[in-house]
Amino acid sequence: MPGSIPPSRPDRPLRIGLTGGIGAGKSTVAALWRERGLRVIDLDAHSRAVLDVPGDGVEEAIVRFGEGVRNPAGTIDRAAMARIVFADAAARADLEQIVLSRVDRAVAEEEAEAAASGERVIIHDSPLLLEKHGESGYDAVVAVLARREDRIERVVRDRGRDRGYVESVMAAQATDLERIRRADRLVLNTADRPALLARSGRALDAVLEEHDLRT
Ligand SMILES: CC(C)(COP(=O)(O)OP(=O)(O)OC[C@H]1O[C@@H](n2cnc3c(N)ncnc32)[C@H](O)[C@@H]1O)[C@@H](O)C(=O)NCCC(=O)NCCS
Ligand SMILES: Nc1ncnc2c1ncn2[C@@H]1O[C@H](COP(=O)(O)OP(=O)(O)OP(=O)(O)O)[C@@H](O)[C@H]1O
Repeated sequence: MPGSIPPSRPDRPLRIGLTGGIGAGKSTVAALWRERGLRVIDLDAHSRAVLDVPGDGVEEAIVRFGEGVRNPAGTIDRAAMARIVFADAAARADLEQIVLSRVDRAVAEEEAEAAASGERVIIHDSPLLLEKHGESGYDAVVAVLARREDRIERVVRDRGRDRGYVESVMAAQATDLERIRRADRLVLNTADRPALLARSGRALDAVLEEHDLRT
């Protein structure tokens, strides 16, 4: 089933979910935690690999969405696809059906490899953790929150996308109230990068301490 993450068990490494809406700072926190030596699995990277590399995922998407979403390299034109799926929930569900089952398989493989190599803590950097996977598969969920206007401004500035694109993605994601309600810890990315480093470090320490682990 797309979007299913196996339950966390005592014989597995501690599984921490890191989530947040578009432009909130989740990937920045993931990079900081990786620098601390933790294994981070990037679900967005696995998702991109499905549509950016020629293969059966690309072909299935073309069958559903038509040749208009194929780019000259033979893979998927992400901007064209974004215009379709962030304006139409049924189309988005169809794309998720194609992409997320493959993402889940790749994540399970990466996690099994990490566990076999002795990792005691594994982070899932997962934008749709609350929307698709649910918090039950995690020992702890950490959500990164930032001001809506900062998020829009940063994505427009750093990724060359327009405000309409960012707002259409936001409308497809959980609200911050929902994140606050469901996450175990919050990281407020409401100041500069050094503050984000300190706050995300404290959140991680707290989760590890709660589970009797140190890095
Ligand atoms: C529609 C696509 C091609 C647009 O690509 P684009 O380069 O514009 O966006 P990118 O993938 O970098 O994501 C941008 C933002 O949108 C968010 N996002 C992506 N897919 C979704 C979705 N189905 N619902 C809500 N938000 C989404 C991401 O988390 C991120 O915050 C791409 O997002 C995609 O393939 N989405 C479907 C797969 C998916 O759900 N991936 C995310 C979870 S693993
Ligand atoms: N505190 C901050 N001050 C200034 N810029 C920041 C700060 N935090 C993050 N950024 C920048 O904002 C942009 C969005 O951050 P990031 O890529 O970490 O978000 P994200 O939550 O992973 O978003 P997405 O889900 O869309 O991938 C990046 O260009 C990042 O460098």
